[in-house]
Amino acid sequence: MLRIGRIDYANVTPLFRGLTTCFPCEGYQIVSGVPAVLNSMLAAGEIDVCPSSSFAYAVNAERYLILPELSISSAGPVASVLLFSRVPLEELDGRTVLLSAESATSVNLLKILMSKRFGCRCTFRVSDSGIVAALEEAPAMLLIGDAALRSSQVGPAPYVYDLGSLWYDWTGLPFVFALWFCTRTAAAEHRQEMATLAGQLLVAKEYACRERERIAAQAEEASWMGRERLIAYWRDNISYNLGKKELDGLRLFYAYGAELGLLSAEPDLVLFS
Ligand SMILES: C=C(O[C@@H]1C=C(C(=O)O)C=C[C@H]1O)C(=O)O
Repeated sequence: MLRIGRIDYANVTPLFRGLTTCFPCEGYQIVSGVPAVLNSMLAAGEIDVCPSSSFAYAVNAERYLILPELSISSAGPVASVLLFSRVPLEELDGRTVLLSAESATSVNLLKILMSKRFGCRCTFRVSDSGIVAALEEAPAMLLIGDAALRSSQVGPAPYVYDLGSLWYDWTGLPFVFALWFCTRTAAAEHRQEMATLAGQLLVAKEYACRERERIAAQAEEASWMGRERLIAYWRDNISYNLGKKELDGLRLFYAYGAELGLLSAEPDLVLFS
């Protein structure tokens, strides 16, 4: 049985709805968690495959394979990776910025942007605080996923920066927040099942784009986000594609990560096939 991680956020809901609607999934064990937890479970071999932090792929690339044509990315605003700040971004130089404990990619994207794009030297600290308490402790905090979506509805800070937009405006490239990747061990032991899943996910991706309204009508997230806003988020912000431009953006992220010493080296992008 394949053990599949599922990010606990609205960003993957259409894809998983596509998977479970289009295919019998009794042969799959689906385990939910935030990206940081899924990253650790995959590294420990406790799950076989999941959509998770593109940064986590790079840290242990020799142990993983990327499922083709899949990602969680954005070409412009992503809406769910947000820096909430009490002051304009340029004024964060020399200050402390709090970081979501759920992320691996976005925290490193923020470090790259602050250093290379804005020339700000910040102290970064991971925090579990809610956004209101966090902004009493520090001038800014990065949130991802549903916490970012929910906080943006409350409007806790005068300045809100979308990291997908900051990256796109700077580089002209999409940003790949998450990849689907599996352990090489699972790919070897369950080759046929993994190939079947990889194919099913491409069908699920088509379904996810075609049936957004139907999926939103049944989605729990509509209760707090509103159905129209949820549909707009899936349509206008989140992309599941991994084409040439996304791969160029991913390679550039890894190059900056290596340059700043956030990664020991730029990883090879090795696909499951
Ligand atoms: C677009 C998003 O990308 C996410 C960001 C991740 C990270 O920062 O490590 C990991 C998975 C994605 O869920 C989001 O959280 O909404």
